[in-house]
Amino acid sequence: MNAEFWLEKWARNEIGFHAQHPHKGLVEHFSTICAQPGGHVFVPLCGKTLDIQWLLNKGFRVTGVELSLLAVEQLFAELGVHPVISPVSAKVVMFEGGGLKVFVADIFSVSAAMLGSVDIVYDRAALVALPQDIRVRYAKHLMAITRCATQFLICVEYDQCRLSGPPFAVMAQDIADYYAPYYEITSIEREPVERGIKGREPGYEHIWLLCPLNDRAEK
Ligand SMILES: C[S@@+](CC[C@H](N)C(=O)[O-])C[C@H]1O[C@@H](n2cnc3c(N)ncnc32)[C@H](O)[C@@H]1O
Repeated sequence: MNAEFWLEKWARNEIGFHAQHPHKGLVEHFSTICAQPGGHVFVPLCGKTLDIQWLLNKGFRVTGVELSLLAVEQLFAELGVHPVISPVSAKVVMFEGGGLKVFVADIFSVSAAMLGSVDIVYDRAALVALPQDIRVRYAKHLMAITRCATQFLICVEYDQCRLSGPPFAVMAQDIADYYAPYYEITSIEREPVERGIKGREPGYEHIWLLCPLNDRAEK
């Protein structure tokens, strides 16, 4: 999945991953687990998810990263916020307004210094959007730029042999491979996906909480 793949998806409005309501797991569990009003939530690969609006309404500060300029323009328009737009580096432009910052960039061009201190990562449809080889790199980069912040992670599980991603199946063992040396990993909820993955293949949505094992440090 290269950048072109995603930019074309947005250009053609083929955004089946975009939900019309905030994620049920976010609404049910996030405030209990992450009860830190005013805390800073990082949403990698954010698209224009309504989860951001929900987080802002709950009083969190939110920073997202998204490749597609179109997605970010739509996100701010749908929030009714006129962003201030400023270049951050040769490869990163920042949209800012209404308690929300979004870097229009490849996540691998975003640094810890750009993000500042992060309290919690909300990863829905980000890790699972990436193929296996990039996932390993993404997991390491995410830990580095958030200094191993706690993660609220939503993955999908299904038989990868029967369907190609995205979304890719990310199983419990994969999460252990990426994160177990650095986090205590707790399963919060695992539920069958209504109508199946891509409307065809039976699968589960699995919500995980990742709490850093040691003092947070760059990986
Ligand atoms: C499956 S969508 C999920 C969007 C959002 N998290 C949601 O729940 O609706 C993945 C998003 O990640 C963006 N994306 C893919 N690769 C990226 C990268 N390397 N850096 C930043 N954004 C990326 C895509 O443009 C797309 O909007």
